[in-house]
Amino acid sequence: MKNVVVESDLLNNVLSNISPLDEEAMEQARERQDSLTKPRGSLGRLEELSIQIAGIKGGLPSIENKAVFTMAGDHGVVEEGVSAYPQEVTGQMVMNFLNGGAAVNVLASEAEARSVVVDMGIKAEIEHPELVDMSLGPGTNNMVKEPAMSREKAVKAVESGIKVFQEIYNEEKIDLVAIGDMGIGNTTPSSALISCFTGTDVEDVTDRGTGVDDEGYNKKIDSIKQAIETNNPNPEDPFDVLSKVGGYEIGGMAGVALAAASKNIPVIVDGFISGAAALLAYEIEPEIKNYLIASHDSVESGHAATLNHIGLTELVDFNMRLGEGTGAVLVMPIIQSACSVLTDMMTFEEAKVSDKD
Ligand SMILES: O=C(O)c1ccc[n+]([C@@H]2O[C@H](COP(=O)([O-])O)[C@@H](O)[C@H]2O)c1
Ligand SMILES: Cc1cc2nc[nH]c2cc1C
Repeated sequence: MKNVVVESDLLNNVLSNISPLDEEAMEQARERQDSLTKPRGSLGRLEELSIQIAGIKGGLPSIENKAVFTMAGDHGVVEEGVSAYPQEVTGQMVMNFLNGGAAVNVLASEAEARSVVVDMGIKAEIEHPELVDMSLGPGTNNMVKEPAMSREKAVKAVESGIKVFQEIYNEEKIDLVAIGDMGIGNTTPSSALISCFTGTDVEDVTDRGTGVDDEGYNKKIDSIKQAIETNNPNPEDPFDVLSKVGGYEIGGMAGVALAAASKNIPVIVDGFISGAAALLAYEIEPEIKNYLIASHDSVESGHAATLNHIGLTELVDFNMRLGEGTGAVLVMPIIQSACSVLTDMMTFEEAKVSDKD
């Protein structure tokens, strides 16, 4: 762990349970892959994934229950004109998730994954029996003028993600987790976080989000630079960065990821915003890297800085930039296939196929 002072027993307990991968299980999986009826290495990334997941789970992996956690929050910085869409879309899309009408619902249904929708701090008040209410307030503060949230709330955001995960996990064991986001304006704090943690110039990690025009794009760059200058986040202190230039749903997703890793569950990262959350989790506890699977290469150009910094390579590049967890649930069947190949294929000996000398 880095030199992070964490003011939370819940979080410290989770962090202490994120262990290195099981090397013996990985070696067994590697040996088994090499004994299966195919030229060695011919299933490429599928083989690597199966070995990683064997290491996470400590044995031959089987994946049955899957869940996508879509964490939503609003952002004070939208008043600077940094998004192409109005703020009320956050709450409206959350209702859409709850009513089953959004892209993430359709893709989660294809993947047979449970969809968990969490209010981490939406501006609108939403009532729905399926909505998990972890609201930390009606959106963050405008980070251009003041810290996005207090340090206390930053810790609470991550704790809330942990609590949501643990509650769902206690209801029904989960084998594979995806993190996704919803929040108009949230590419702005994501770029700020990524710039701080990776040391990359703001321009190089800032793109068009939902599709801002040139004027909005320039405002976005200025706002991020100003927010970093005004608040002076300390990159060595992940909670300082989250509190000054982050978002509630970003902290929440980091909490889900850390809690899942502590239960030996692989975590699929979606796009740019969930990437920023994965980066935050990595800054809190670098060991989480081995539990992460990058689903796709978001169109948002700064995503590459996140993946490079953590050391992840995406599985697919589908020109997507939606969020919600869509890219992550899309690759669930690929991950499941990787595990099935390892467990269900026959060996050369069993199938009576001649191996090379
Ligand atoms: O996941 C991505 O790569 C991604 C890239 C661009 C935009 N989004 C989604 O669009 C919203 C944020 O965009 P913006 O322009 O309002 O900052 C938010 O709801 C995200 O889920 C998502
Ligand atoms: C309609 C819409 C749906 C979204 N899903 C995730 N971010 C989004 C942003 C908008 C604008």
